[in-house]
Amino acid sequence: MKTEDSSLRPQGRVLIVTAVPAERDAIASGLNGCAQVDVIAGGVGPAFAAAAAAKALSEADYALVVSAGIGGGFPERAEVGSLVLADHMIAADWGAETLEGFASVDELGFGTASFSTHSGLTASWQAALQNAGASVAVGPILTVSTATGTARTAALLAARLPGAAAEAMEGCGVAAAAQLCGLPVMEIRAISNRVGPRDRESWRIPEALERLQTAGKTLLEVLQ
Ligand SMILES: O=C(O)c1cccc(C(=O)CC[C@H]2O[C@@H](n3cnc4c(=O)[nH]cnc43)[C@H](O)[C@@H]2O)c1
Repeated sequence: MKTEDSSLRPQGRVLIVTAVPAERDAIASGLNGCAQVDVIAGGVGPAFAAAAAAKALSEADYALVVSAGIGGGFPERAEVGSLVLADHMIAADWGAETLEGFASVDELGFGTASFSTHSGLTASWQAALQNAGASVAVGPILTVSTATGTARTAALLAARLPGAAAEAMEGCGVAAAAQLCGLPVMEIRAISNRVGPRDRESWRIPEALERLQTAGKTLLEVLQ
């Protein structure tokens, strides 16, 4: 596997994988037609995200892979309307329940449920977002196959994975595809809702999509 480089190769292409077309279009509008970046909507959940990323990576040469979209923010860590960049992407439900509690695939010896992100580019992107006036945190982003819908599950996740900033449903699928291709990975989430009791009516999707547009605009600055 390639080791992390603190900067992108000048000609390196970037693949961004979102779940749905609305997220793809928001990021793409910020990127303003930048030929260095391809944005695809791969579907909802880690399986479709991994399959879509693997297909795209088999069709062209890329230097970096990014999982992007809206997400839930953990209270006190990421407020609705803010952005979160991942320092780690953690598959919160890849493992087994045991009588003593949850055991991750790492603990079971079946691989890994935690992926490190490109630290240099994450720091540069955070700085560019802050310069653009966005509120942005850096921390672990969880990938779940079932979106959290109760305060109990939110509390269990926060206790098991201290510092978790956000959750979404695709990141680790994209990270697995990137890892198999030896490529660095990143994740960014625009927070549309709190992780906790499900209240779909309260999700601030248009605001989150606006933040994703800012994410696209500032990525352009980072790449140039
Ligand atoms: O209805 C719309 O207009 C619309 C526009 C953009 C995105 C959506 C989605 O529903 C995307 C589903 C996507 O959202 C992520 N997500 C958001 N909040 C959470 C959460 O609290 N827990 C887990 N995932 C969340 C997730 O990655 C889904 O793929 C609708």
